[in-house]
Amino acid sequence: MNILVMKNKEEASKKAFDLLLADINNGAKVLGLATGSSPVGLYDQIVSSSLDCSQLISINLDEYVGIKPTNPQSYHFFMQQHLFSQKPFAKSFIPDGSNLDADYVTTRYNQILTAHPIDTQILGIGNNGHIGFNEPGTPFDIQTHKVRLTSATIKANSRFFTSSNDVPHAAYTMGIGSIMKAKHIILLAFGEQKADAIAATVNGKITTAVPASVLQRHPNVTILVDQQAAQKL
Ligand SMILES: N[C@@H]1[C@@H](O)[C@H](O)[C@@H](COP(=O)(O)O)O[C@@H]1O
Repeated sequence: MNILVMKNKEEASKKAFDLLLADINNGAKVLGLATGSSPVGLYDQIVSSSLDCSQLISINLDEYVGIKPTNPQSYHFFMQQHLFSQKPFAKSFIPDGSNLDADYVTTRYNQILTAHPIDTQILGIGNNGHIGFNEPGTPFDIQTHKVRLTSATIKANSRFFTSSNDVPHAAYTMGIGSIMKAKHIILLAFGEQKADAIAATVNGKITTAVPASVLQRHPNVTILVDQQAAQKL
């Protein structure tokens, strides 16, 4: 694991952009993308750059179940707003949260991942160490699946909704096994509320209780944190 403690979120986002650009210049074509507040600075960097995304493919980590792509809280809407409306990709995949047929959605997404192996995966991390929506206890080898969100995650994500009652209770997510297949993983974490999860990810034992700890087994991971998220390292 390559841990880079940056001065602040902006510096970390610039560094993430440089690393991503280096991967693209080295032939990366398929980007695994994340939602949440952590990658927003990176998407801003992409939008304000001259990078042409029209030959790239993007595959998002996850989506809430039971909300339409037009819902402003959906990850479809988020990606459109922060990146795709300004930098269209050749193809962009996000799990179809409006389809309640979990077998169909997850099987289809696994086929997409097999057809387009991810070169560089962008990740955030939940306060409880989740990656994508792989909550504590999720087996490390799982592929795309439907999850029930923990009350901690519903509470954490309620900041994007009018109230926690509006947060969906389930999501489709790429599995930990799918994430681990990416050639390079760039994880972004900012703020002191991420300090415990980052310490457990980097220095803790590898355990399903902290899903991100599995990244210790990956040969090419870059973790970009600000001083606050790094304070327990
Ligand atoms: N499914 C997403 C994760 O992919 C993300 O990493 C996490 C952290 O979000 P934030 O970056 O806003 O702290 O939130 C959600 O649960």
